[in-house]
Amino acid sequence: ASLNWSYQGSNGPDQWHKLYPIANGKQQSPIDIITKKVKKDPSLGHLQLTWNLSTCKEIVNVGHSFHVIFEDKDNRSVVTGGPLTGNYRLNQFHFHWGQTDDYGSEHTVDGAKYASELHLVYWNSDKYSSFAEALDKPDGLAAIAVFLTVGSHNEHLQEIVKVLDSIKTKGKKAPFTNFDPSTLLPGSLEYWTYHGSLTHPPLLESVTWIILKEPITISSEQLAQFRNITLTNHRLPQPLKGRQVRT
Ligand SMILES: CN(C)c1nnc([C@H](N)S(N)(=O)=O)s1
Ligand SMILES: [Zn+2]
Repeated sequence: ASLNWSYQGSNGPDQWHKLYPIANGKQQSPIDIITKKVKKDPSLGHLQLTWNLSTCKEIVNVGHSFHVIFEDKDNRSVVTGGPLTGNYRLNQFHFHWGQTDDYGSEHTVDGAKYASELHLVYWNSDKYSSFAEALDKPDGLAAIAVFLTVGSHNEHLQEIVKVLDSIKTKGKKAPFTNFDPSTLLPGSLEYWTYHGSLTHPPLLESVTWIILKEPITISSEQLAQFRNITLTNHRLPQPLKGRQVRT
């Protein structure tokens, strides 16, 4: 079935509320992070990330983006610590970008837009038995966001860019094994965290967002390759509605 929503035209983000009323909810994502309003919370610990390269399986063109899919039948690639209680298992990662290099991230920082944003999507495997079960629970999902700033060629990202030509049409998938997602993380795991939602339909308010402060780089040429999948796929920042961002 064709998607009933898109990022441009008559089914674009401003229309999503018609089919998904939660689009106007109280805990929507992304948001603009106003750094002077962020609250230091000493009870927040460090992020603890574990990776097992055997969990990386394939890369899929989902129409509005591409997803790198992980086998999540056990706790081999997980995140714990930080704002989280218990273990969250890696399900997939993907990116968001815009039509030009001037914008494309979903979260912004003091109004500043990055060129792109990586999302690693995890689910609470201590409490739920599958991603699908966790999808609509307030403590169901966690997402680590990494900003991408335009600069030098990123050799690790090139591993992904070079297979995009083999999944040019929606629904196409290609094997993508032994990739190490930790190569896409910056040197520092310092983060901001808040409670929000999936950033496209079904827009469920089930995500503990963990946004790394330090960006990684992507070259303009690599970003242009993302646009061969789709021109743009980022939602604009949503009202904070009284939420507190912590660090
Ligand atoms: C159901 N899944 C896997 C997702 N639903 N929305 C997703 C968005 N891309 S995000 N940005 O992770 O909320 S990912
Ligand atoms: Zn995303």
